[in-house]
Amino acid sequence: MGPLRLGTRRSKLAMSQSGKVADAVSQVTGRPVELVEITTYGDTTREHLAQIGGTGVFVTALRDALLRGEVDFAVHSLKDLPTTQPDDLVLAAVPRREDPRDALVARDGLRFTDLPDGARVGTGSPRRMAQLNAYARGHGMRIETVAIRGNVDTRIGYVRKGELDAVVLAAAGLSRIGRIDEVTDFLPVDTVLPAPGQGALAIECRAGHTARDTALVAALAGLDDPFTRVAVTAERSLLASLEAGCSAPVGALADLLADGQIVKEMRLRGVVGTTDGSTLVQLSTTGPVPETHDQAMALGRELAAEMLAKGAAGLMGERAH
Ligand SMILES: NCc1[nH]cc(CCC(=O)O)c1CC(=O)O
Repeated sequence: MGPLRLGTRRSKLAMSQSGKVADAVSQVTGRPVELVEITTYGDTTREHLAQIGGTGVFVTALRDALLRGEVDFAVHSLKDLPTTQPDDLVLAAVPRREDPRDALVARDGLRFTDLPDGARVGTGSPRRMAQLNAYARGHGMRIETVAIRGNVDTRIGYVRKGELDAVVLAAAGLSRIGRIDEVTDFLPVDTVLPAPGQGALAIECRAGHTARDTALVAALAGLDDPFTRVAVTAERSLLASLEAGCSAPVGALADLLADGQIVKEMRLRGVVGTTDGSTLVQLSTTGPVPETHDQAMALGRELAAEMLAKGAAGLMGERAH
């Protein structure tokens, strides 16, 4: 048997997370892993992600390579993964999630609440814009959110060149490419709820039509973190039930409420809002930790129904398809 082939995007972030997963997969399978670089539409288009709909732009080419048998598995940032799962593919593992928070990289070491009047804050994400603007409105701050995109180097470059006062990025992404030291403020999730699945990875492979595929799915299960899996399942169920894509202004986070060492319950929080921050629908539900996929899905659906009853649908504007 030759090496396992891991399909990956070429970006620094993708190469770094694929490299780490490759090492872990080598360990659990005892086989060498070879990286196969694949270019996706999201890597080549210059359009804003909110305009192209977001859903799947980084993922489709990797999935096609899997289905054609050119690679054996792929690693995705879970938050980039559409909520619909193709029949012939399976999420074989969701490893333990890293820090799910968004982080600020600002000039002069500034924290978010210390940004000066009129500060220009770059982000391409309607979810971040909605929540940053809502916080500013509620706290007598005046900021201007500026739509940007590009890879992490490009985004931080806007601050280093003095074009923006700050940019907001996922802490996990900065950590994976070795730039976590440049963060000047970790945004509390009470201020900015992260994207569903943020900070988590997904390892996807063919759904086991051959003995080799089945063996790989079974081996990769060793890298799955059951709590992360349940949490992101609830978060993504909320997103799907709101009929929103990854470019919609939807935040969601599931976490455990513990009493000392004893895990008591799981809390799921969700938010949706207008990008100007004038309206936010933010709700939370707490219940027993889901024990099955279906229970986690139900939790997300229930919270989505409550958010829709409070007018969430009207806040999402253009729906991603
Ligand atoms: N949309 C791009 C993207 N997809 C995953 C991450 C970061 C890593 C993660 O959230 O797991 C990023 C960059 C960012 O949002 O700053």
